[in-house]
Amino acid sequence: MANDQETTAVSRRLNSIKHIIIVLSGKGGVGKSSVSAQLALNLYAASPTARVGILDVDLTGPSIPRMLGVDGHAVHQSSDGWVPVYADGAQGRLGCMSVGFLVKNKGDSVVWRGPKKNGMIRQFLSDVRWGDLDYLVIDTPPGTSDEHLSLLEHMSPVYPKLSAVIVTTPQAVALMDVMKCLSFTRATNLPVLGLIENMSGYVCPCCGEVSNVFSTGGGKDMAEREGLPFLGSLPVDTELVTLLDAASGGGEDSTGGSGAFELLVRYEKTPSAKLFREIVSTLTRNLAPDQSIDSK
Ligand SMILES: Nc1ncnc2c1ncn2[C@@H]1O[C@H](COP(=O)(O)OP(=O)(O)OP(=O)(O)O)[C@@H](O)[C@H]1O
Ligand code: SF4
Repeated sequence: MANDQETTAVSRRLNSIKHIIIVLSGKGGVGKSSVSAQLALNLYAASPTARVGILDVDLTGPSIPRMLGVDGHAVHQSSDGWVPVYADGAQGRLGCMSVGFLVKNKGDSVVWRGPKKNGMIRQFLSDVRWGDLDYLVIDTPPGTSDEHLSLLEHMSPVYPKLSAVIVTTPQAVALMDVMKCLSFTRATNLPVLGLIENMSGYVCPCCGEVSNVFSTGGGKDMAEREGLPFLGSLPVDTELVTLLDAASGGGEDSTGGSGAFELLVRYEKTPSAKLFREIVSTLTRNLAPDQSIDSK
């Protein structure tokens, strides 16, 4: 249980954030981190004044710094806590914090037991100097584990600001795991903004046509059945993968890493970007003023 001092420290930090969106998935590898990164980029791009943060609490597999092109940057400790790493060219409007910045070598894995993970999450919530933010996007590990519980427990003072987005692929096995996410959100009274079906169909790299080579539409059907808003489908998009890899300086067409502005210009040209803009516009409509969407 969090003590009073910890609770006060978390509220002090998070009170200056308007909306906190937690990205969940029942299964690993469905694209939760790429959806989190795209969500942060789109919220940042949606208005010239929007201030956005992204917190990566996927402690054993942090991939957000790589996707935002800030991999390898160092986190500075100021007298008032950790300063987030700001994406180059984003004029301090797109900040990121991840355990990926704290491990010595890129590729080192973090092998921690529950209490240490819990302590790290609490520190992320109480010690990062986000300042005023419109949105904080939180990328979580797959499934619903100790990390999720400690996240919610520590954020209890700011619970009304929280909501979740669930990412799935259309396959039956992934959809079954969405039900576990829903049990979790219902048991913890976490409002669900909606479901995103990722890797639904395939964008042909030659002509841009979307073909439904795999099953598709399962996410939409499930959302309807469960009374959840369906936020949209994203196809398998090879341009997106190339872009997110290149952002870290690791892709074939890499220019040694790109800033947020360059990343955004290139992202805007991908087939995913247009679809994601629609997702963000539905999602932001659902956010205010009452976040209680999933009332089951
Ligand atoms: N729509 C998409 N089109 C093409 N590739 C995608 C798409 N979404 C995700 N990917 C790719 O699939 C891989 C897994 O994606 P990602 O890391 O976002 O998944 P995850 O659910 O966060 O995984 P983990 O379980 O490791 O947390 C990445 O290489 C990513 O670039
Ligand atoms: S989608 Fe169009 S370009 Fe792509 S393989 Fe089919 S016909 Fe060819």
